[in-house]
Amino acid sequence: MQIEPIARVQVFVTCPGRNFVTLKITTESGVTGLGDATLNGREMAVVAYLEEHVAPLLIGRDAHRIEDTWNTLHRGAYWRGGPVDMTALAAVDVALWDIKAKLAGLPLYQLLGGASRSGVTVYGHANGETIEDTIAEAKKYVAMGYKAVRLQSGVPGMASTYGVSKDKMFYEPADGALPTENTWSTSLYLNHAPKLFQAAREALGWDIELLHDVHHRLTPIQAARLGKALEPYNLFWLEDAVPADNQAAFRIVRQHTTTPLAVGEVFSSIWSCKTLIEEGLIDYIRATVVHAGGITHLRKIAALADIHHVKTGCHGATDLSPVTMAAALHFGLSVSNFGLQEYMRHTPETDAVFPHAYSFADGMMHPGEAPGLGVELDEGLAATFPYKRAYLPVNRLEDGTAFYW
Ligand SMILES: O=C(O)C(=O)C[C@H](O)[C@H](O)CO
Ligand SMILES: [Mg+2]
Repeated sequence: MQIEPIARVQVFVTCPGRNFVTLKITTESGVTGLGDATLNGREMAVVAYLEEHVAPLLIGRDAHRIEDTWNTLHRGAYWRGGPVDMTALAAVDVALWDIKAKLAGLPLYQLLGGASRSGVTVYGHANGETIEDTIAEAKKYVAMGYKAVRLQSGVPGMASTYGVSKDKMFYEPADGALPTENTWSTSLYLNHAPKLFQAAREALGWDIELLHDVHHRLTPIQAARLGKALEPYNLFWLEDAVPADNQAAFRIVRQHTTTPLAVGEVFSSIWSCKTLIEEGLIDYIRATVVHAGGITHLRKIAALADIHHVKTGCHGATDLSPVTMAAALHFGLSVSNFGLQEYMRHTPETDAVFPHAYSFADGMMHPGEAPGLGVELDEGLAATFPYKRAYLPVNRLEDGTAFYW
C-alpha cells in the first residue's frame, strides 16, 4: 500500500483586505495541500482549534486516508460539530484532497468522478441604495456575461440594509473592530422587495435568472407572504427566508408559495438540513465546503439531496477564500445535482495572495486543469497583510430589540 505520511501542518492568517485562515499540510515527500479555514468574525477560534487540537493528531498520519481521517477527527472529538469544529475539519479535508489529486497528477474534479457539465454556472451580486441603482448594477453583470444575478436594494426609510455595500463589486460586511449596528424594519422591507423585482423584470426582461437573499429576517408566515408576492417575477431562489435553526419552520413557508427556496450558508453538517431535504421543504441546499466539513461531508449532503430533488447552491461569498472557491468549482463541476454557484469577486490583493487556475467566461466558471485544487498561497505576500480583528454587523429592530443580522 502506498503511504504518504504527513510531516508538517501550518496555519496562516492573512488580511489582504479581509481576514483569511489557510491550512497547509506537507507530506514527508514534500507534496503540499491547502485548505480554507476562514470563519468570518471568529477566525482566531479556528486557528487555535487547528493548532492546539488538530495539528498534533495529523503528524505521521497517511495523507491518503481522507475518509478515515475525517471520521477519526469527527467521531474522536467527542464534542463534535458546530461551526468551529466543522470549519477546521473542512480545512484538513480539502488539503488532503488537494494532496491526493496532486499525487495523482489530476485536477481534483477528475477524482470526484469527472466533469458532469461543461462549466459551473454562477450568479453575481447586484446591489444599490435604490431600485434604479440596483438595476444599473445588474446590467453590468449581464454585460459581463452572467446568466444569474442576486438583487439587493436599500429600503426607503431604513438607514442601511443587508447586502447593500458602498463598494459595489467587492462586498465586505465585516467592517468594524467592534460590530456596527443596523436597524431593521420588517414592514418597510416587505412592502419594498416586490417593487424591486417588478422593476427588475421590466428593465432586465425574463432571460436572466434573478435571486434574492432575505438573510434570515422573517418569521415563517412573513416569508410565506413574501414568497407569494414574488411569484409573478419568477425568482430562481429566495434565500434564507427564515432562520433555519428550526427546520420544521420551513413547512409553513413551503405550504404557501411556489417561489423556490434556498438555505444553508450557515449550516455545519447534514444534521442541519436532514429534515429540510427529506421533506422536500427546500429546492437548493447552500451548505458550503469550508463550513460544512469539506468535500467529504458536502458530498454526503449532496447525495441525500439528490434523491429528494434538491440541488446544490454553494455559498461563495468573498469571506470564503479562493481555496474554497476552487474546491466549490471542482465539486460543482462533478456533482450530479449541481444547481448554481455563488461567485463574488475577490479583490486583486486577495487574488495575488492566492494565485489560482480557475476562470470565468460566459456566466460560467471552470476550476482549470492544474493538478489538485489549482490554488497556491504566496506565503511571503500573505505575511505582509497581518490579521485585523473585524466583526460582522449586528441588527436591531426599530424599538431596539436585538435581532438576526
Ligand atoms: O453570500 C451570501 O449569500 C451571504 O449571505 C453572505 C454573508 O453575509 C457572509 O458570508 C457572512 O460572512
Ligand atoms: Mg446569503
